[in-house]
Parts: sequence; structure tokens; C-alpha cells
Amino acid sequence: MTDVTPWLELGTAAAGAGGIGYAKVRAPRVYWSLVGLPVTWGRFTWTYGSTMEVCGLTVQPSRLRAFMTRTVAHREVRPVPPKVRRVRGTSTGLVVTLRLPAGLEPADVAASSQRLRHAFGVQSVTVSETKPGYVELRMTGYDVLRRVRMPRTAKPRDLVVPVALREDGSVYERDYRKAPMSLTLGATLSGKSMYQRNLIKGLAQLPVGLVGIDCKRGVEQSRYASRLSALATDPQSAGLLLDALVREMEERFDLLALHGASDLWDLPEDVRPVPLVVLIDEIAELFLVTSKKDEPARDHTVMQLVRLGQMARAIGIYLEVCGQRFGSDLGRGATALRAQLTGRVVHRVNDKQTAEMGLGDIAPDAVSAVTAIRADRPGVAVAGDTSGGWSRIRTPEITPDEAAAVCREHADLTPELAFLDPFRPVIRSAPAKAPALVIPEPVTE
Ligand SMILES: Nc1ncnc2c1ncn2[C@@H]1O[C@H](COP(=O)(O)OP(=O)(O)OP(=O)(O)O)[C@@H](O)[C@H]1O
Repeated sequence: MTDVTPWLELGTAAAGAGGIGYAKVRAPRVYWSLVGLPVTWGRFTWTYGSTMEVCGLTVQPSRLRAFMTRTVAHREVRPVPPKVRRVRGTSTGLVVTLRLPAGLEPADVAASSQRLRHAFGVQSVTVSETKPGYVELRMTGYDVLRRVRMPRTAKPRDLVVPVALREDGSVYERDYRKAPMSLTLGATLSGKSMYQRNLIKGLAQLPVGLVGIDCKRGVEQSRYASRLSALATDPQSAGLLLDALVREMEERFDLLALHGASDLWDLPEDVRPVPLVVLIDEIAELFLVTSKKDEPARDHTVMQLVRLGQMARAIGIYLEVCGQRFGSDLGRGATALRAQLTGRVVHRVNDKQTAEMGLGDIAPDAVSAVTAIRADRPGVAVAGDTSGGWSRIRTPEITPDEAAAVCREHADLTPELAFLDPFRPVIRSAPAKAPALVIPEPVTE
């Protein structure tokens, strides 16, 4: 009888290799945990000293240390690399905390991040200072942005919405307390609507009021009507809605004055008005005029937007503006408004000038990162912050139905706000499987 054991062993080995190959392509997170992480950890441990030396991340030791550590045989003094304080494996990479020796600063390590990336064979290395004298190296083992999956722990809370993943595997959150007014730019099909969709899905779960301005006749935002307190679908009703928001802002300021509070969060909970997020899709539509006689109305609308941008943070009204371009060519008031929108997310754009409009004033280094976004990677964007930092992010792919379902599920969180009643979208029940038809009520003002 033939012995089948070698064939069985061969089959098992082939199946194992096939499984690992499959995981590498289809489930990179699993592949990283099983193969990438142990290999990279080992490589890091065995080559750390020599890698830091060739990357120029060592310093000459102090005289005392040189005396204590010299090798007796050669009387040779070894340069000192940063001390490894902690190494932690994650589902996307390796996080290393380093204590810097005197003479090295975080910028030195950041400047060598490309060299470290190649030396340790990882997808990317980002460096951040955790406290004086300490830096954290976040190494990402694989291309996290190829297929984005948000960690299960990423849940919306307070006024913070997780919307995307950064290339180092960490979660990019839209925090309305830190960046109250924000601008999202991108060419057509770059992923702006997907970004807004993720945002609305998260915001819908929070105790906030959502106000939509979508002058493309509401094609994007009318799906979310069950969770919107107001929706304007043309420039005229958008103008009236913005007037109502400015009046509300003034009333909320009176309330702050009455209670001696400096912002919404200082007010006692029982009188505190609900925060409002105003989502404006395709901002250019508010600037466009077809005839000279429409110009005063356009200028008024833009001025109301600038006023909200300048002052509304304190009373809990936040602007989330989206568009393809945002420069002085839009018309009067455009640059004044853009200056108020300090949160910036820029998707693929058609020219360098648009990238500069989005990030040139707050994170100039990020402009070249925007121009490098590939057309076959929709949803990839560069998010800048006012401290000059930036990161490459990508939203998870979700369908409009998914976001609309979350809005319906949380419709009970939609606040009753009398001043927005004239703009409340009426949801007419639609035939099964067809999208809901939303007709905004006629504006009576
Ligand atoms: N994060 C993502 N992951 C995968 N695919 C994406 C992502 N974001 C967008 N896409 C895909 O790219 C295409 C365009 O996306 P989207 O509609 O969001 O672009 P847009 O910038 O809003 O375009 P437009 O200005 O024409 O409305 C869609 O087919 C969408 O599925």
C-alpha cells in the first residue's frame, strides 16, 4: 500500500501557502497580523542600532557614557541611538516610542522617515512628538487606504465624528469643537459626496440639528431628509434659510449675554440650545448669478455666510462647506469666507492652483501631496490642520442607502426648532424600493 503521508503534508503546506497568499491580497489585516508583524518586529529588533546609525540618528555619547560603554578590546566609542522605550504591534502596523538623546530633536527623526520606511520595509513611517524628549514612530505595515475598514471602536461621540482612516492606520475624526468651520474641496468624482455621506451618517447619531443646503435641487441631501431640520434646494430659499440662521445666532448671543456665558458650553444645560451643523453642498451655486439684478441677493447671501463663519462658533452653529473650487474667481466675499473655514479636506483636484486654494494658507507642505492623489483612488484626500500638520486620509465606501437608513433610524434625534419650520423638508412616502421623494415646503417669508 502506498504511503499517502508525504502527499498529505505537501497538500497541507500548499493549502497554507495558498491561504497566506490569498490573505495578503484579500485580507491584508490578517496577513499583517500573521506574517508581516512578526517579520517586521524581528527586523526592527535586530537592525535597530545599525539602521539608526546609517540614517544619521545617533549622537556621540557623553564622556562618562563613552568611558562606561567603550569596548575594551578596541577602545572604540559607539554612537548612541534614541532609546527604545516601547514597541507595540497594532492591526495595521508597529508603534515605537523613542527617548531622544540630547542633541536630537523630533524634526531630525521626521526628516529620516523615508529612510526608516525603506530600512524596515514598511508602507509608511510617521513621526510625532508625544512629550518633550519623546517621539512616537508609527509604522504602517501595508497600504491601509487600499480598502478602508474603520475599527469597530470608532463611534461618533460629543461633537466628534470618525469619518476616515489616515494612512498610518489611525482614525481621522471631524471634531467640531476643535475646527468648527470646515471646507471640503475636490474635482468631480474625487469622493466629496462619499466624505459628506460618512459625515452625515456619523452626525445623524448625535444630538445635533442638521441643516442642508443643496442647490443641486437636493439630489444629494434630500435622501437624508428624515434627519434634517431644514433643507434648501435653490439659491433663493438658501438665502432665506441663512437669514433665519443669522437671526438665531443673534438670539443665541443675547442668551449668552443674559447668562454671562462666553460660549454655548458655558450655558446651564437646561437653557442650552442644540448645536447645529449646516451642510452646504456645492458652494459655487450660492455665488453664481445669471443676471446683474441677482447680484445684490447673492452679495447678501455671501455676507450672511461670512457672518456665520466669523461668529457662529461660540453659539454652536457650525459650517461644513463643500465644493469643487474655492477662490476669488467665485466672486466678492469668497476669500473672506474661505479664511473662516479653518478645517480643510482636499480631494483630488484638477490643478495645483485649486490645491493651493484648499491648503496653501494653512499647510503649504500638503499642496504637493494633493497633486499626487491618483485618479483611480477616489475618496483619498489630504486633511490639513491649522498647526501646519496634514495627513493623507480615505473614507470607507458606503452607499447612499446606508447613510439614509442611519438617518431614518435616528430620526427621533431631529430637534424641533420653530425658526426652521418653514424650511422643514416634507417626506412623501414613496413606492417600495424607489428613493423617497422630498419636496421642501414653500418658503413663506
Ligand atoms: N472612499 C472611497 N472608496 C471607494 N470608492 C469611492 C470612495 N469615495 C468615492 N468613491 C467612488 O468614486 C465615485 C465618485 O465619488 P463621489 O460621488 O463621492 O465623488 P464627488 O466628488 O462627489 O463627485 P461629484 O462632484 O461629481 O458629485 C463613486 O463611484 C464612489 O463610489
